[in-house]
Amino acid sequence: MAFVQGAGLDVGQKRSVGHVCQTRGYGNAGVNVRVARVSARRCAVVSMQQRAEQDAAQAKKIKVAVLGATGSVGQRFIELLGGHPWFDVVALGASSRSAGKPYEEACRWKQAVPIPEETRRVVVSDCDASLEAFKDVKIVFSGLDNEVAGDIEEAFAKTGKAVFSNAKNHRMDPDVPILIPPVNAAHVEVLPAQIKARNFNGGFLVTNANCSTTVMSIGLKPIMEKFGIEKIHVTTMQAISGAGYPGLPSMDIIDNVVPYIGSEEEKMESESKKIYGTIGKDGTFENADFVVSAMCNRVHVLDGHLEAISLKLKTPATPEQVIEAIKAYPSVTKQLGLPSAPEKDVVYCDAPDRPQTRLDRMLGGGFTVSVGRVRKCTINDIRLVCLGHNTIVGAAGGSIINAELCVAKGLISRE
Ligand SMILES: NC(=O)C1=CN([C@@H]2O[C@H](COP(=O)(O)OP(=O)(O)OC[C@H]3O[C@@H](n4cnc5c(N)ncnc54)[C@H](OP(=O)(O)O)[C@@H]3O)[C@@H](O)[C@H]2O)C=CC1
Ligand SMILES: N[C@@H](CC(=O)OP(=O)(O)O)C(=O)O
Repeated sequence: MAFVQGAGLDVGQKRSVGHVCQTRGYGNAGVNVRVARVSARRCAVVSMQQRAEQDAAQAKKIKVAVLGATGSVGQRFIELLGGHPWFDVVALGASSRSAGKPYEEACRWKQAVPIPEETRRVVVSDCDASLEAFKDVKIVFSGLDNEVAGDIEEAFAKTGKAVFSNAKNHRMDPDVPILIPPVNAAHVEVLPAQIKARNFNGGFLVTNANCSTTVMSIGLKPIMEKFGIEKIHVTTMQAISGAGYPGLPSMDIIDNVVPYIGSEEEKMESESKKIYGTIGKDGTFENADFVVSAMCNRVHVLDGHLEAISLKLKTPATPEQVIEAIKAYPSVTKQLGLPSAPEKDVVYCDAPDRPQTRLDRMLGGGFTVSVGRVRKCTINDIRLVCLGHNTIVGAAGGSIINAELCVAKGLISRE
């Protein structure tokens, strides 16, 4: 795999290597030449050693593939997996329009950082699980269009791969978790039964939630845990990137708000109950008992879903108690030791006009959900605002954290 300059070194190591490699330019010229030669030899030895160590570290990484790699979510996967400490992207899949081309030619890269060097020239394959390109891969991240995701993801799982999907197709399967580690990390426990029942050669399927549902579920978790929730009224203001690339025509979304996103309201209302549900005696999910009413809107921001929420609690609480519960909530992903974990999974913003989409969506690298404006509600008990990044915590980043959890729990071997 590609040699990445400086990778695997801490700051102190980089400094000492720099020091050894320096040729000194002052004083006696002859001495300087000898010092320079000795330094150059030491420098070469050190860099060979480094290179060997880096190659060994790279070889130990788990080989992964990204399907739908050219799309909005797929590009986020490629960005977030660049330099990942556990995972090495070795294969990419997309439609036949992209297959056969090097990644940099196949995709119209829209991220704010360059394509990771090691991925630029990887040739995109068709999403055919039997292809040689996918042979050594243990983990498959899918950002596939839901028109095709269902069958393709299942075909990859059948060849023994751990598949982490962003599509809606398998979310409501009774033995497939909608996994959000800050909310329901225990739901990985259904996987051994799924592996056995589906006879997938050790492979399995894990899904993400719909992105608006993820933001709401993480944002409300501290409140659900402490007081219980009976009713949720949620109104979303969702980013354009949620509709994929190229998304809505500019003439439809500039200077506009579109009060309709197909099936989004239904997904928020059903998926959240499974996410907060429990695993029953038969190993499948039992829904949580609250009700949700969702109203979903597309607004003209690029990334980030903002949600205005009103809640009826099971145990009455003041706004101050709710704020205290959010602030006290631990960072579950950090406690689990997952490499992509942010400092906090959910934070409370004290400023009266926060969170705001443009200012707060990248908190925790896009993995943190922000909550603010907790106050009394005149109809229910409490109202508040939640914000999260739809293609990071709500999609690609969420899948990567899910895969990290499965590795940490021993469901994917590192050998
Ligand atoms: N955007 C978001 O915020 C979120 C999206 N999701 C879900 O994630 C998935 C991806 O969404 P998004 O990235 O926005 O979508 P895009 O439309 O941007 O990307 C779709 C990807 O699927 C590939 N694809 C399309 N048709 C085929 C085919 N017949 N065979 C193989 N590959 C194909 C495309 O490849 P090619 O370029 O070659 O056409 C592209 O890589 C969807 O299921 C979506 O519902 C979930 C949560 C949030
Ligand atoms: N519908 C979401 C993104 C999405 O694709 O959701 P799902 O994966 O549930 O279809 C949005 O527009 O912001």
